Amino acid sequence: MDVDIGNALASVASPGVSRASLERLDERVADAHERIERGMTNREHGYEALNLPERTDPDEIRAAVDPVADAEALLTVGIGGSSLGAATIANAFESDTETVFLDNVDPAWVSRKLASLPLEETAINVVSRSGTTAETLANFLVVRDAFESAGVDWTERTIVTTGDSGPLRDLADRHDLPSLKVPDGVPGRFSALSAVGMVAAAVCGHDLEALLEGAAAERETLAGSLFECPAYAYGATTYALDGRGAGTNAVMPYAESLETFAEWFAQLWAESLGKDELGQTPVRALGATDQHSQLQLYRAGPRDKLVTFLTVDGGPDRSIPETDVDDLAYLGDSTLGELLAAEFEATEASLAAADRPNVRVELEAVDEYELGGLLYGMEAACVLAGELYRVNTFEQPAVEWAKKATRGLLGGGEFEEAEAVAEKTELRVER
Ligand SMILES: O=P(O)(O)OC[C@H]1O[C@](O)(CO)[C@@H](O)[C@@H]1O
Repeated sequence: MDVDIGNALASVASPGVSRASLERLDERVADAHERIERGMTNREHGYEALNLPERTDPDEIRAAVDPVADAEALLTVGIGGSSLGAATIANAFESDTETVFLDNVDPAWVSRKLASLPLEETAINVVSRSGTTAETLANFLVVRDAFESAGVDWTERTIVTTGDSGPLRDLADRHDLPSLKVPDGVPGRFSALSAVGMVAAAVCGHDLEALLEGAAAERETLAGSLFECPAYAYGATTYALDGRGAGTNAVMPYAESLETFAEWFAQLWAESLGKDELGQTPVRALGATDQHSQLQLYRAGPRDKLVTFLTVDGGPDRSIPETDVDDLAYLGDSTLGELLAAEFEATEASLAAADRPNVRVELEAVDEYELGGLLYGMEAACVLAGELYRVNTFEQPAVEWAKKATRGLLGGGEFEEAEAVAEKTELRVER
């Protein structure tokens, strides 16, 4: 990925960061890079994620999915990093295989999704590092029951991706299911470039080697200066802007195929950096759609946000037919791709004209190589930002309270968190 931070400079944006400030910050980036390199060398928890281009084995993934390689559909049962990476990759590319990501427990939605699938031609990939995540286990039990009710042997169509131990590992062992291991030292939100994120790509026939080659190439750009490394330029700039008031980061890809990437980025950024009352709030946006939804706020609302544009240079195009409607005749001379590109440039310029900070992340195309580089680059940017914030980038203790409360509410044990639920302060206004 290439990054252009020009529209975030203090000379054109408020809040903005001056070139001199970036040069001072670059001294901390150099120290952070040394820490990151050391963490990678020693395969430390979290930093190990940045070794995945060399650690992930595409042949192992393809071997595990071989029994269901001809599936018409793949149902991935997981949540958070155990679903979003795989969904980002699968949703970026066309495939003859239908992919469904069951990452919520909304009963109407789950039932609708299951009813839409040809279960006898559907493979299941149940994914959970811990093997104990309530949503994933509940959905798997529902899916398994649906297969059994349809007379389909789920054990012939299920791949398990999990840790070394836990209920899912036991299930795989008990039924001799093909299984893949969630790599040690890699938090879920950093696992897209491992078996966690690549089973769906393998079943869909996407180029796993190209994903990893793009990631490996991005790995080679990591350097001791933000002015030499796109990932660090992005991580340092977002950190500096947050410190100057841009507490929100709206990620706005100008490509429908990267809409899920914005969801993946949201977990990566929020769960890694949202600690010790620090962190920047990610907002999912989409170009050109959100020009007609959120742009008003970005351009004329509080000076509390950065917009991260993602642009794609190449790709298929489609002509806009001629029209005799005078006001629209200009459209008939162009293509949808030209319109999308013009809308991006116009929106980027409209924010700059209102001195609102924005950054451009550029991809040459939406292909496996470029997406691998983007995923790796944003992971590295996040790790750098975590070093600059001085937070524990790779843990997420704040999510445990609600898990305990949920378990207590369902009779899964005695948890004081569940008791707190009953103590809610109410001020009801009823229809
Ligand atoms: O892979 P698991 O253990 O099911 O966890 C799923 C997700 O839940 C979290 O642990 C947060 O609860 C995320 O960090 C993770 O990606």
